[in-house]
Amino acid sequence: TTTTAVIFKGGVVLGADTRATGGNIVMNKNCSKIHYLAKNMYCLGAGTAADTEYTTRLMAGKLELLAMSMRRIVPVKSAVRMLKQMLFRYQGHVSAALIVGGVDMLGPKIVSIAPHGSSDNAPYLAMGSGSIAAMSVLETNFRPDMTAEEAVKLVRDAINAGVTNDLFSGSNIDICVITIDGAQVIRPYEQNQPEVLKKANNYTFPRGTTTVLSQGVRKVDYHIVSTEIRKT
Ligand SMILES: C#CCCCC(=O)N[C@@H](Cc1ccccc1)C(=O)N[C@@H](CC(C)C)B(O)O
Repeated sequence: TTTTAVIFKGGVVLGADTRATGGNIVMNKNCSKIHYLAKNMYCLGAGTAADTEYTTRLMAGKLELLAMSMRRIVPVKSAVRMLKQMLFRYQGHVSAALIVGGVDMLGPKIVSIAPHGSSDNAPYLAMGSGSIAAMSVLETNFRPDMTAEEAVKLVRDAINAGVTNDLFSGSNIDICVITIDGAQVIRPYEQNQPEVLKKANNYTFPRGTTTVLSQGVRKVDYHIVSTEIRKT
């Protein structure tokens, strides 16, 4: 996996490839590694697919309850603290390497969280097996206060470096742009993997293809046991 995130003038841009592997086999050519956490917050996941999916979905539920009880937009740092404390508790056995990105009352923010629970704040981040290739692009080309377009191009180039050089990264590039006005997930942003045809052939057969030997209506009587509403 190659995942990257950058901060730009008005928000954050997240990016990921779409390859899932099992050994040397591509298990999924178009999986989604950008997970919803809240309206203002998304999370990139690398590592074990089951762990990143479960962890982010669990966190999204907790954040929704927190937002309701606080009647506030949940700050990115709250989600980061909850995630890292859970991962630390599991001592790295939950193999989720995450980058949380979003915009809150304190401004745009991206934080990487390693499976053991350590976290890093920075204006640009990369995680996953392709992160070395991606980071080479970020280190070379990152500038503070980029426009959204420039940030998207930089993230795209960084993910493309992983797709090109890391065999555990590949297929499409998905992008997510988050500003104070909201979040936009672009999937795919760049397609290297054609869509899988949903139905290769047409399986609707004309009426009469199968001979009808007999037909009838079977009467079933349901006994009404009790109509009283049980007092609990
Ligand atoms: C579909 C399917 C099965 C996915 C298996 C599965 O988690 N693959 C992992 C690699 C791995 C990890 C631990 C044990 C074995 C295989 C994988 O592809 N991780 C990518 C990210 C996830 C979210 C897709 B990336 O980090 O390379």
